[in-house]
Amino acid sequence: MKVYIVTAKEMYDIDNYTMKKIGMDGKLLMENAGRAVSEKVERLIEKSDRICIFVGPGNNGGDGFVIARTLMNKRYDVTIVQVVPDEKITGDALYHKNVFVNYGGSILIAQQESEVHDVTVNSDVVIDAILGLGVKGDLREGLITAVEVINEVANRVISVDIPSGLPADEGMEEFTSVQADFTIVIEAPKVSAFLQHTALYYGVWDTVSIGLPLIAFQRYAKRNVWGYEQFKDCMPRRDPYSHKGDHGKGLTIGGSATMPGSIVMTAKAALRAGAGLITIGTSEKVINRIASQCIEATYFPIHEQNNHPSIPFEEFDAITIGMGMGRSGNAAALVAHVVEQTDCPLIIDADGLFHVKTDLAKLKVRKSPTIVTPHPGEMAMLLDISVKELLITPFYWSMKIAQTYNVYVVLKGKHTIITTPEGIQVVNKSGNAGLAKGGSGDVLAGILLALVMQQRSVFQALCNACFIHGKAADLLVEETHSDQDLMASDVIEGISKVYRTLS
Ligand SMILES: NC(=O)C1=CN([C@@H]2O[C@H](COP(=O)(O)OP(=O)(O)OC[C@H]3O[C@@H](n4cnc5c(N)ncnc54)[C@H](O)[C@@H]3O)[C@@H](O)[C@H]2O)[C@H](O)CC1
Ligand SMILES: [K+]
Repeated sequence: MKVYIVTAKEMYDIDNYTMKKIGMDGKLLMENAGRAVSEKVERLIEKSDRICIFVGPGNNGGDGFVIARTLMNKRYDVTIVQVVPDEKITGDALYHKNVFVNYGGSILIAQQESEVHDVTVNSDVVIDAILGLGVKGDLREGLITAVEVINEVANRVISVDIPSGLPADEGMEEFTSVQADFTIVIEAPKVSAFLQHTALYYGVWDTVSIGLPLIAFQRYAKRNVWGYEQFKDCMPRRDPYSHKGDHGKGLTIGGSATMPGSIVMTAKAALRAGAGLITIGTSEKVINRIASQCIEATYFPIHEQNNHPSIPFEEFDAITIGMGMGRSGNAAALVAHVVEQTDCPLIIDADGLFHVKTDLAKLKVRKSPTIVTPHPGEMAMLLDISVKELLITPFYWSMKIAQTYNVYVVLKGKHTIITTPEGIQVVNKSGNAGLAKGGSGDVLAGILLALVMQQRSVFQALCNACFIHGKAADLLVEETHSDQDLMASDVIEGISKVYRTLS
């Protein structure tokens, strides 16, 4: 199933559509939410656990009342702690509060620190339904006390939808949030589940369905997760009658006297990922040294002073440029030459990005797809912003580069974000910390090259390439390696493990 990623606004739009156009009542959605969350909670707790459910002023609190009633009805030991005065609970939440009370449930209205502290330390599990999508600005008194006490003394915390206080969207640097052990996300993960500075607040997360219609997600949600299902569905299978020419003839330009290895890894990864033929265009000084490391490739020597080499670009189906090529003036001129003279998909990585920075507008006029594959440091360099600024708002900045320069952007990281020039965004699901090592990006560039040559849709090729790269690392870490010892060259071998899952 497609997992959508939503902003707060998109989720409210989906909600409104469901209520107004489809005709499902808000109280019913809240009932569904509370029931679905309770079911998940039951799998995480023991029957003997003392449960305390913190509820706040909005509909997230309303979910809390439904959860309390559902669990109480199953003979769990449940206490509701309401952290706002009675008059703050209104609408659907008030309806479910009254139902809970009519069921015989009791409510502790606790706003003093000592009361909140006592009830929290005397519970085995805290269910956090203080705030959800609707959080705005700094937490007001009462709520902030509850959040701080929960973070200090709670044994286990399960948040409903979002850890309370955490913004759903990107762009917020300062906030006070519950630190959850587990978050039960309603319907679709929010953008903040994929940002470096906010993702950890969720702990482990899982989604529950509350009956919102797929058609509403298709209409309003703009992003989704790319996982095994998507990879399996659209990864092209090899035709038994195919020949090497059918799988693309790729050129990879890079490497230099001091960095000869990266281009080899790119070439090997491309061949392992299925490319038909790979030519390495590199410094004539290093060819003899590296040729024995990738005997399947052919080589095109580039004299280091010659930035207009007579490479027959028209013979290639796709090109990568940049890995290990260094930052000399000649390398810069070579990158500019390739950007201008080639008319096939071009993947620009590493030092290639450094060089295109001087004239990004050139990318805009290319007729064939251009793909930039920066890590956060390179992306910040392209944008003239700090890495911190980038990481707080990576979806926005990816979109900005993609649309301004008419390029595909692969922003690499724990949650790699792939953006098309038309503004479609996907987050790759695979990968682990073992990939945080030198050479990892070179391997990805090779897989990207191979897949761009084999899939009609550049977007799907990029998504599948990122998935394969991460999944290879995941399978290696599960089976034979750890995220400590994994090396980029291992990942090349791991590609086979990923492909074998398809057979
Ligand atoms: N389709 C769905 O996803 C459904 C979601 N449900 C749940 O409802 C919440 C969103 O509800 P909403 O009422 O819009 O927001 P909150 O619960 O977060 O509460 C807003 C509430 O809080 C006050 N507030 C906002 N910021 C602050 C602050 N800084 N300090 C203090 N108080 C603050 C604000 O004034 C409002 O009164 C969603 O997350 C789901 O859990 C539905 O139950 C079912 C459908
Ligand atoms: K919450």
